[in-house]
Formats: sequence, structure tokens, C-alpha cells
Amino acid sequence: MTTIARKIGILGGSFNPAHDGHRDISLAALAYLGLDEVWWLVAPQNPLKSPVGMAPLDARLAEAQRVANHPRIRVSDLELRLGTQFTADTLKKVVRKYPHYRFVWLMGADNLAGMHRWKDWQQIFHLVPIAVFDRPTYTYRALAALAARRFACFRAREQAARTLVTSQPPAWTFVHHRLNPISATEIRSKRLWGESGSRVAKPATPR
Ligand SMILES: Nc1ncnc2c1ncn2[C@@H]1O[C@H](COP(=O)(O)OP(=O)(O)OP(=O)(O)O)[C@@H](O)[C@H]1O
Ligand SMILES: O=C(O)c1ccc[n+]([C@@H]2O[C@H](COP(=O)([O-])O)[C@@H](O)[C@H]2O)c1
Repeated sequence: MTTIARKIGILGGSFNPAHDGHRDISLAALAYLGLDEVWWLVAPQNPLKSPVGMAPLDARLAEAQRVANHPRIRVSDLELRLGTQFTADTLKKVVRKYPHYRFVWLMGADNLAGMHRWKDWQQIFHLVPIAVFDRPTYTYRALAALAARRFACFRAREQAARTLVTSQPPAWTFVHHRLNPISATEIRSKRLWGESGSRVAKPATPR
């Protein structure tokens, strides 16, 4: 009897805080990519972002759990437990730790646009397949970026998205879906300034 490997999408992020944009692309990933689960890997600290204004990991995990609210979205502190900060290192360890699972890295178009600044970014393409979800204002920048151009010949048709997770990397696709303009930056600025526009004495931490 052959066992069918579980298909897992990994959405790495700062989740400072988590919001419906994360949930929307996770639900789209479950449906379009035919996944069993999506794991939200809440990053202790994105190496390219400032730690200033980054809420404590525990608070971000708790808020992510509240926002995810779905039986097939798991919120995880795996990077903390693995002791990794860079995605290439995380994915190497994850693939080794779960040899019977199949993984696909999920990210928004803004991340593809800047991926050539990540440590060992080309290695990431060789570790797992990648699904990029369109995001308002980033479509062109993402598809014109160095990562998209360098791996252009490994781009799979969107219609073949269901087979992406079991494809041999490098393999990636760009998913068009119902766009959501929300961002954590916008949420943080509203919390800091209040709806009236006057500055309020609220910390930039999740509720
Ligand atoms: N509205 C959205 N549409 C598509 N992808 C998104 C959206 N929001 C976040 N993502 C993706 O989710 C992942 C984690 O994002 P992150 O936690 O940094 O949220 P963010 O809203 O981009 O935060 P910030 O505004 O602080 O940079 C990234 O791959 C990002 O591209
Ligand atoms: O590995 C890197 O060099 C690297 C640089 C920037 C971002 N990342 C990862 O990209 C994911 C998205 O980050 P963020 O802050 O945009 O949500 C998250 O898992 C980060 O750890 C990784």
C-alpha cells in the first residue's frame, strides 16, 4: 500500500500583526494548490526588517492564531525552535525534519519583487516549489524582478497549480486571485494614529 504524502504550504511572515490578507492567500493556496494544510511560520525577526516596532513573538503568535481561525491553517513558532532566521536555512531543516511531507513556499508578490536580497535566494528555488500570490500594486514589479527573470523558464502555468507541490524544484507559479489591499503597515499606522488622525498613546503591538 502506498501512503500519500501530506501537502503543506508554508507562509513565512512577520505577522506584525496577522490580517485577512494572510488568511485570504492561505485559503486560496488550500484551494488552488490542493494542499492539506498551510503553516504560518511566524518569524522571530525578518533579517531585512527593523526590530523597532516589531511586537513580541508571543503576541504575534497569539494574534495570528485568532486571525487564522481555520482547522487547516496552523500557526507555528517553528523558526524559533529550529533556531533559524534565514528562509533558506529554515527550509533546509524543514525538508529534512519532515521527509514524508511535500512542501511549497507561499509568498505575496511584494516578496518576489525583493527576493534577490535574501540570503541564498537561488537555493530556495532549488529546495521547494514556490507559489507567489498577486498583491495590489506589486504585480509588475514582481514579474519584472530579478528572481522572476532568473527562474523564468521554471515558471509553471497557473492552470497547473494543483501539481506544483509535487513538482521537482525549481518550479514556481504566479497565482491571480481576489486581491486584498490590506497590509500590516496600514494596520499599525491606524493603531498608532487613531481613526481621527490625531496621535494616540497606543503601542504598535497587536490587540
Ligand atoms: N494583502 C496581501 N496580499 C497578498 N499577500 C500578502 C498580503 N499581505 C501579506 N501578504 C504576504 O504574506 C506574507 C507575510 O506578510 P507580512 O507578515 O510581512 O505582512 P505585510 O502586510 O506584508 O506586513 P508589512 O506591511 O509590515 O510589511 C508575505 O509573503 C506577504 O507578501
Ligand atoms: O532569508 C532571508 O534572507 C529573508 C529575507 C527577508 C524575508 N525573509 C522571510 O520572508 C518571509 C516574509 O517576511 P515578511 O517580513 O515580509 O513577512 C519571512 O518568513 C521572512 O523570514 C527571509
